Amino acid sequence: MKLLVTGGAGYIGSVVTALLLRAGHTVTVLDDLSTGHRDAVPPAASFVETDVTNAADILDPSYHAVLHFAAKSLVSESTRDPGGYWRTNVAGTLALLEATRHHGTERVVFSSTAAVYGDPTSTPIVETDPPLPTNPYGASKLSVDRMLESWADAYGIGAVSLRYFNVAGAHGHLGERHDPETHLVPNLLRVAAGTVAHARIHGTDYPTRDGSAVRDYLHVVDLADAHLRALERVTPGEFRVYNLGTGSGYTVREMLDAARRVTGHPVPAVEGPRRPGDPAVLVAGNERAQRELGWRVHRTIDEIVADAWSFVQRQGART
Ligand SMILES: NC(=O)c1ccc[n+]([C@@H]2O[C@H](COP(=O)([O-])OP(=O)(O)OC[C@H]3O[C@@H](n4cnc5c(N)ncnc54)[C@H](O)[C@@H]3O)[C@@H](O)[C@H]2O)c1
Ligand SMILES: O=c1ccn([C@@H]2O[C@H](COP(=O)(O)OP(=O)(O)O[C@H]3O[C@H](CO)[C@@H](O)[C@H](O)[C@H]3O)[C@@H](O)[C@H]2O)c(=O)[nH]1
Repeated sequence: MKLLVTGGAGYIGSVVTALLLRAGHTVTVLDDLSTGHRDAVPPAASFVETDVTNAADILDPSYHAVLHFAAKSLVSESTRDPGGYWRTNVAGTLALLEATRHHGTERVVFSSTAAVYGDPTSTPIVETDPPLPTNPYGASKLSVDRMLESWADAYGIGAVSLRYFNVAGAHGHLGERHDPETHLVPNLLRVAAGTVAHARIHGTDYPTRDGSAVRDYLHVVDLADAHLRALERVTPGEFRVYNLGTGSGYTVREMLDAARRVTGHPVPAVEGPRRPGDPAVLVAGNERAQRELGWRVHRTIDEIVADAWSFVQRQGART
């Protein structure tokens, strides 16, 4: 297929682009490089540096599908400065969808998030649970789900919304390079690499087995595989939602142990207060993705941390 990948210079979009190319697809990456990196775009992909609102200038009727990763995605930033979230995530997606309609692109695969569910009332979270986002980031992503549903109903596009839980790990030289970095796994590995003195545990009084928050960590390559499957599954006129997570949760302290085990470094950590807006437990029910996409999780927590660690070491060797 001929594909447009928005946000393909970012962490997840670059890995998916690499796997799409390997599967024989033709890929154009659209990215404004606001948080992405030009050197993360695989050389076999075409690259256009522009804002997602300019997608109509890039798309043409020869494209079969769009994979839409471009977004702002930090929960705490979204509470402090929501404007950019509504602008990029909602107005940007609206412009993209208008471009797909104009050029007759029939298929869209969208990066959604567990943040649409807010504070879950039961665990694991399934797709039929009510989405009640508690921050502008989650609300903006839920708005896009609603937009896609109406586009499928009224204009006949096929759309799949993939609600990712916590994505981590790396694919060779493609990994997380955010600044600032807020995600747990890369922050733990910065300590192991000696860049930062100690890790921080945000909250030790959650109602969990050791008091720290539980998340469902998914290897970025397992996540990418779901995108290739979604691309095959997406059907014009239909909107489908899938949770993407492993179904197992790990506490922050358990992730610290994994980082120590994998790197052999003591990874000292200090305890601090909860990060505002963080739910206690987010774990995915993934049966729908297994059943309808034939998707399976293959990689363990230690493989996630080991691949992220190899990436950090490669980065260190480059500087
Ligand atoms: N990382 C996670 O754990 C996680 C979890 C749930 C959902 N997501 C979603 O997955 C997607 C990718 O996340 P990521 O972690 O790779 O983030 P990222 O910041 O590494 O990638 C986002 C990419 O989009 C580009 N971009 C941002 N605004 C743009 C705009 N206006 N026009 C064009 N390009 C723009 C950035 O330059 C960047 O390359 C996002 O939609 C995010 O909301 C990520
Ligand atoms: O240095 C750190 C960083 C994080 N945490 C904690 O570790 C957990 C995971 O945090 P982080 O890696 O920042 O991910 P989340 O805040 O859970 O958010 C990610 O996962 C969500 C889905 O679960 C997505 O919606 C978001 O886009 C994505 O950033 C949380 O309990 C944090 O409080 C720490 O204790 N110390």
